[in-house]
Amino acid sequence: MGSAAASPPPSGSPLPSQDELKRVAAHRAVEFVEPGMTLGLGTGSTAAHALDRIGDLLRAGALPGVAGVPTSLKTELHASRAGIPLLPLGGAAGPARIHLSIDGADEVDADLNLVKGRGGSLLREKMIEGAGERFVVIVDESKLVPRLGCTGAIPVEVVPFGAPHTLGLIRKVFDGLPGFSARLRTVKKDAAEEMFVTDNGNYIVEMFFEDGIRGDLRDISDSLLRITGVVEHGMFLGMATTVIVANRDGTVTLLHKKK
Ligand SMILES: O=C[C@H](O)[C@H](O)[C@H](O)COP(=O)(O)O
Repeated sequence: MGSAAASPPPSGSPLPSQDELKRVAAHRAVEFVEPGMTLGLGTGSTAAHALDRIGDLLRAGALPGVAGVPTSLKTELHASRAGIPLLPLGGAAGPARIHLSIDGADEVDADLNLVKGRGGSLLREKMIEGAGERFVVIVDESKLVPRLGCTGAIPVEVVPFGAPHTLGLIRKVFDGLPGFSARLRTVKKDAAEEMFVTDNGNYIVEMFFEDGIRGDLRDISDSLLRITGVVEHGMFLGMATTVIVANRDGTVTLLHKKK
């Protein structure tokens, strides 16, 4: 990957909070937005800063003709409150092109492969970001990892019908991989545990790899997608064109996909 770093803030200034870093990365990404563009609108706490910034610029008249395709119901609500005109993906009302998508990530490796979807939005994100011409990822430094799966689960969206059976198939396929385990994601509601349900009405299987994935990511992706009952997974391989990293020292680094 290629990279470019901005200069640090004056010495003596206090270190920015993680949320401030997310905002810095998001605002830098919005600098790529031009009038008339259709955007893929990401989901999560980092992407939320981009939505607010785009909304502010639209209201100020600085981004005429900009519209967005939201990657989740949450983003749809946030973006419409921010005044961003929304479009569906495809169909007569959908845009002819998605020029640029901006979204956060849970992990980014040295080849700009990502883990996304720990918030549960991976399917719509992958559909929209995969359909776009450029995909700019916005993260704070804590998201950079030596191997995918180092800091948490690889989420896998599965159909609810027979979900325990699909979980069993996933376990069978990956049992040989070092430190592997898997479970269905649940959420606490009142005193009870319930299945986590995505915007698409599906469940999530969480795959864990102690110390991250040491196998071939493409092979793992192909094996997962061959399992009947699996809809999509949260490894976004080779999709990011640029990753904007807000560093703890206040600098910003741009990492570009190798041509
Ligand atoms: O499902 C959630 C999305 O993939 C998010 O983009 C990802 O989880 C990163 O979220 P955040 O910016 O809140 O860390």
